[in-house]
Amino acid sequence: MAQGSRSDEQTDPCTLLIVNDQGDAVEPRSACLVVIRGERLGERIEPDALPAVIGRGSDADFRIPSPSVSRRHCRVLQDRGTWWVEDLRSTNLTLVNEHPIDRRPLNDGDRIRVGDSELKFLAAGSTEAIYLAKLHEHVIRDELTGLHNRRHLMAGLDDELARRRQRMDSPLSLAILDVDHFKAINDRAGHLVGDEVLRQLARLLEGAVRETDLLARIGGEEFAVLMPDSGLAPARSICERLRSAVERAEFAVAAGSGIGTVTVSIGLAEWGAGMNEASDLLRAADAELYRAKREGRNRVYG
Ligand SMILES: Nc1nc2c(ncn2[C@@H]2O[C@H](COP(=O)(O)OP(=O)(O)OP(=O)(O)O)[C@@H](O)[C@H]2O)c(=O)[nH]1
Repeated sequence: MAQGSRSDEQTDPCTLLIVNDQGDAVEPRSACLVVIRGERLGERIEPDALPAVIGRGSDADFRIPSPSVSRRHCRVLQDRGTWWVEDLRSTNLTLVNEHPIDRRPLNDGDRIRVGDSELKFLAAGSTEAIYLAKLHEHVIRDELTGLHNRRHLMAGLDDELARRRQRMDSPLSLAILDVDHFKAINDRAGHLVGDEVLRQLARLLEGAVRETDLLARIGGEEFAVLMPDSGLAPARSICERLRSAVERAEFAVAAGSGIGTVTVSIGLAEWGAGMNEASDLLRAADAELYRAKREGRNRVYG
């Protein structure tokens, strides 16, 4: 091919590719809506989620849990390549660039106001979309391990619970893992070695959970795994596999650190009767973790 000519397969050499700490591309490949104000700041609605009803109700596809937002506030859809927004008779109206609308096509930079939240429409490859994607990665990641953080876990849990309120038949389990006697590791080997243990533990857990599970570091030496579509029995075998993998792992830390065998205690709970909100599930898993600690550590309870 002559120099300077292009084929359809060639990518634009000027395309800016942004990657996160794990090397995954976070560049949005197509147009999207990004929350720029209010609840769920930084989150986005992508074309594969369309059509999407935005609202406060549990049957909304993109939930904004604010009293200023109607249960089914507006809908975003795509029609022959164009994005549209239409109001669904919301109490506080849907505004685009501060003007109330019934139905309207979206152009790059348009701002949709839904109650006290605001979403911005960004065309494919816009510099702002790339910048916001990178920023959002920072907001949902734990700096030390690169895993998702507590904030992202809670958002994921809220989404899962919203889905379950519509179809109650699908199980959901949550495990909380806590490193045993981690203070002793820090005291004996130093804080930097402690940090390295947490990083290596994160990689180990990452390799051991399923792709559909949501793994997060939710505290100092505390991790969580959200397991959609898993009841207690399958979740328990996954946790047992994690516990045993940690116990058998050799952590590569400075010679002479003397950290010995690292173990984790795991508390597990399934979403069920008597639970109304995310904190109920967390509390149940935490109670099982406490029991696992009290009864000897390096075990799975729940
Ligand atoms: N190196 C390191 N240490 C941390 C980090 N976050 C919390 N810690 C330490 O983790 C330790 C947790 O100690 P404890 O809560 O007493 O629990 P533990 O020693 O693990 O004992 P059990 O949980 O009862 O088995 C504390 O010493 C914290 O300072 C971190 O990011 N890096």
